[in-house]
Amino acid sequence: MVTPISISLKSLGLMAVGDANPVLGSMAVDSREVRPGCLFCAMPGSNIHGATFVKAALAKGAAAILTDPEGALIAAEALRDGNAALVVSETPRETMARTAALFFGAQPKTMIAVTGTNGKTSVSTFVRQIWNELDIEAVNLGTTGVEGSWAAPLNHTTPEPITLHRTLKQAAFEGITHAAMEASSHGLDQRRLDGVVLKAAGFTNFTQDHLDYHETFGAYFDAKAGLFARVLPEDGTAVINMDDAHGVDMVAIATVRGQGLITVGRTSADLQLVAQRMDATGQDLRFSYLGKTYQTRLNLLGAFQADNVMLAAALVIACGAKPDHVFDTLEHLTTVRGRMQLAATRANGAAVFVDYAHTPDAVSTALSAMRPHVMGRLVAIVGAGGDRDAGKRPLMGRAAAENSDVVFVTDDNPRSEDPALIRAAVMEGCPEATEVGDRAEAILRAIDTLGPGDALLIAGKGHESGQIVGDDVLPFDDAEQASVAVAALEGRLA
Ligand SMILES: CC(=O)N[C@H]1[C@@H](OP(=O)(O)OP(=O)(O)OC[C@H]2O[C@@H](n3ccc(=O)[nH]c3=O)[C@H](O)[C@@H]2O)O[C@H](CO)[C@@H](O)[C@@H]1O[C@H](C)C(=O)N[C@@H](C)C(=O)N[C@H](CCC(=O)O)C(=O)O
Ligand SMILES: Nc1ncnc2c1ncn2[C@@H]1O[C@H](COP(=O)(O)OP(=O)(O)OP(=O)(O)O)[C@@H](O)[C@H]1O
Ligand SMILES: N[C@H](CCC[C@H](N)C(=O)O)C(=O)O
Repeated sequence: MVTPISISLKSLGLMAVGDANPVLGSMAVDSREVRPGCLFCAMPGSNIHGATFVKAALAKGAAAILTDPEGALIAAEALRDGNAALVVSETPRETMARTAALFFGAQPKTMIAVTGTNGKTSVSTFVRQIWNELDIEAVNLGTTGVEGSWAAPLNHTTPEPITLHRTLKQAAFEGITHAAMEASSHGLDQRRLDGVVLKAAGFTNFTQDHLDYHETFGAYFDAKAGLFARVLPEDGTAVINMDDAHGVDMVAIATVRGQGLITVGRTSADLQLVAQRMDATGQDLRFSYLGKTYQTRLNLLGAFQADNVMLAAALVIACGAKPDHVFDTLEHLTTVRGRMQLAATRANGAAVFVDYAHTPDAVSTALSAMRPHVMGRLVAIVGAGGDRDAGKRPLMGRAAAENSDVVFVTDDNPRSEDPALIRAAVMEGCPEATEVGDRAEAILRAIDTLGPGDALLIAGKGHESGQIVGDDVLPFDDAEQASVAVAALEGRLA
């Protein structure tokens, strides 16, 4: 077991009002998790200020409060009555992140992070798989939890700093020397990564998502750019996909910061994908690295996965591995759970794929990756999440209509919203689609339409194991539902 922590406020570089210096044994950003001797981080929130909960935190034995000037005012009365230390920071989330890094005090010694609208999970998983192939104890951390040489669940793509550094410390304790993490735009905006020490950082692409949170494309881009502008140190290496129009902007930031740089892309890049030949079970690639040409076979479906693999290979090289050794591992990479995953096949040969496409660009990318392999009709199931960027809904419907022959619109995590209204917004982009609210029924009906040579893409939920309706998470797994539907239709179920 990791040894319990006991550290004074001043040893963490924090100065309290009145010079108090309590000894701390834990940190929490949620008052409900406070224990005696805890540093409660009372952060400004999108719904309410965390300082509202200082009284509750003190009742549970918080020894110190970290907040911003507004929080100090909100908590003034509660603090007057207690004897906890108060630390006030103008940049409370950054201070919390740096404090969490010092408090937990250990991370795998080699770490990379990946940002971009689509491909973060895929790239970080491939980085981890390459490291594992090189006999390195490694994990990837993100939307699918902690995976690899050690496993643990996570609730966020980029966890808040206390959970993040507790996890990194535990990983280091488990003997993990290398970690590849996802840097979500929320995570970057909320400074969740600010205490992490990175050797390299990667950029995949930039398209529409999360405008509910960031409001403008400019703010969304600035959040992502923060990985290079702020988190990656000067002696780190930026690994940039130049096929995306925003690649040049990331290169400009890396250049100003004096970071190392590896460019990746299909035209004129350090690591360049020169040729790609797809078939039913994978793809053959020819690529060059600094003038030398290589060839490999990927047992992965989806043309876009080659771009993700190139970025992953460059990230591993940026961390010091020999390029030839890295390229030798690529033929062993395996499908990332829920990303272009073959979930079921009908007796007539029609294939059913599950994919985590939940942005307009990802829906187009995933469907167009399938198109060359489909002799018959390409069928798509699409839906959009509730409490998420409403502007992307009709665009996702349109992307499905433009890149497939038949579209079913269904529910995907309605959360607090009315599912019928979400479906109506998606239908605006694909008015010819068939609307089936119940996702299991949509899957069954779509699979029922598949003839020989047809294929179905079930987009949106990928690896997810639940459908979020209101505050409930109902068990739901697209791949499992696809198998059940095929079995039912083929008469294999009673
Ligand atoms: C929109 C968003 O990112 N919100 C995050 C933010 O919470 P918030 O500002 O909304 O919090 P709030 O509800 O206003 O409460 C204010 C503060 O009071 C605290 N509190 C609240 C209640 C209580 O009883 N006691 C208490 O102390 C809360 O912990 C919070 O710190 O700060 C919290 C603590 O750090 C996060 O848990 C929370 O993530 C929420 C749960 C969330 O769903 N975030 C999603 C959108 C997210 O981050 N997604 C990205 C992935 C995106 C992608 O690429 O697809 C991710 O990295 O996972
Ligand atoms: N390089 C890429 N370019 C375009 N689309 C991609 C790319 N890589 C993956 N996608 C699409 O995006 C979907 C999600 O992929 P992945 O989970 O790797 O991205 P992500 O950025 O981690 O997403 P999130 O953080 O929201 O979980 C895939 O299922 C696929 O449809
Ligand atoms: N990390 C993404 C995942 C979305 C997946 C999709 N199934 C949805 O619920 O919209 C988000 O929270 O926006």
